[in-house]
Amino acid sequence: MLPVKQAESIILDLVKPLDGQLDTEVIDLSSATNRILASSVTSKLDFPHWDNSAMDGYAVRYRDVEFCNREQPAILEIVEEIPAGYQPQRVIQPHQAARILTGAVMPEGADTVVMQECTKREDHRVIIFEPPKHQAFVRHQGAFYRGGATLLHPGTVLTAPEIAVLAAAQCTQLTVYRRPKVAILSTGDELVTPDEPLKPGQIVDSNQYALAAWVTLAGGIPKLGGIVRDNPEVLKNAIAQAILGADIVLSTGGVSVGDYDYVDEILAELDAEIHIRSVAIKPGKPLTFATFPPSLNSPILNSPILNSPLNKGGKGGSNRPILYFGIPGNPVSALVSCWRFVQPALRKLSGLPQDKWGPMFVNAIAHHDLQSDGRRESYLWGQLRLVEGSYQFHLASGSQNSGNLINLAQTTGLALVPIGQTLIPAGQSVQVLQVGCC
Ligand SMILES: Nc1nc2c(c(=O)[nH]1)N[C@H]1C(S)=C(S)[C@@H](COP(=O)(O)OP(=O)(O)OC[C@H]3O[C@@H](n4cnc5c(N)ncnc54)[C@H](O)[C@@H]3O)O[C@H]1N2
Ligand code: MOO
Ligand SMILES: [Mg+2]
Repeated sequence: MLPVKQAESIILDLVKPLDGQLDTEVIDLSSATNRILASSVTSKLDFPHWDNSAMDGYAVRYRDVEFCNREQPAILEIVEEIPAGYQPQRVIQPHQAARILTGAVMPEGADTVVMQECTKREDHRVIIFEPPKHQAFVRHQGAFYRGGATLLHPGTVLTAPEIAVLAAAQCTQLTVYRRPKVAILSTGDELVTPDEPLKPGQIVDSNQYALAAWVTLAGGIPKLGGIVRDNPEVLKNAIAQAILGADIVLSTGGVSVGDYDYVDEILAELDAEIHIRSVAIKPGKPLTFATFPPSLNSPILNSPILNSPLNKGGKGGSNRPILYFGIPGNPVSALVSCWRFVQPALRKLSGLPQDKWGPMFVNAIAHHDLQSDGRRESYLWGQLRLVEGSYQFHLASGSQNSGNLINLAQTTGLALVPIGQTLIPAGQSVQVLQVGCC
């Protein structure tokens, strides 16, 4: 069994990120939420676009007001009113002022704004009783951003603030990484779909739906391969088909030591290179990780058993190894394997910078005693809660059994009990893997 950290490094080292030229698409800003920028974005615009007022008040020449006071106020003639969106027509001459509203363009000749609270208006005159700071409340053109500079860098995830910046900068067409394609297979003779009646001995294939949801939330495109029966030939074809056009293949079940656990041998028959067969993790021990050569030169993808577009002179595949995760069937093991191993791989593949790959651990205080048998690095599931500014980890109620899907609901953290440790007492600090929000 490989140590968890070593398994993680083996996997990440074999992930070749999407190509910033080939694996991109140009999309409209309106559909860019949660996408990842593949190239830098610049704008021709300066921010602010022009000198403008930060306050409702009067635009003045500093030298007309710099020595005013209660006894000798400055009295200026108001020559123009400038609301936001209006282009000033007058140049401010000595002893003149313009009424100006927040966001409005500063008139030529003026260099300072006096807030209206510090003035008294009398018809077309304004009386100023205390000197403002020089250039007070003026937002100068280009002070926030100079046109032509890099606005956003590749690898940036486009969430609300980034979308705001792009809209303001009139960047409406964006080059983003395409979303990774993740094929999902559930293996097992015992499986039925959620809408089929259960016969004795059967269970519902929950993994397919769980992994599809997880892939979607993680920014990938799930490609559902359905249920594959525990039959070597059937499984071989299903895996060969799943690889077509996929960046990652996730199969669940059939990777342990049972008589019908065929995944590893089928992968070997398909010339996959198997890098990991089991990991010292609980749950999730029998994880298999393999790679197929880039589809351009993969024997399986160019073999006659597949009506692969590749061997009909179809559009060339990628020049990147296809990642295969043979995930344990136990439903908790399946998701823990995704959260702990597949997620960093998918995030690296997606074009994110290294500090975003994860896994993301936080320090928390154990709210309950956390127990394990100490033989494998154990991940106990439960809720990560922010209490008065620090994290607490609350163990899910019910049994920490990798077949117990029921108390996995609402999991937001996996508490790590290291190998060799059998107890982290309540009140002690514990490393918690953040999950639930991809
Ligand atoms: N003698 C041993 N037996 C087992 C070992 C071992 O080391 N020695 N490993 C155990 C561990 S740990 C795990 S994890 C499981 C994983 O086994 P498989 O990956 O081969 O999974 P299956 O046998 O196919 O199924 C296990 C379990 O999960 C249920 N399952 C399977 N697929 C789904 C699905 N799509 N949705 C919901 N539930 C699913 C299946 O019914 C089984 O109950 O092996 C242990 N055994
Ligand atoms: O690896 Mo396990 O412990 O049943 O998931
Ligand atoms: Mg099995």
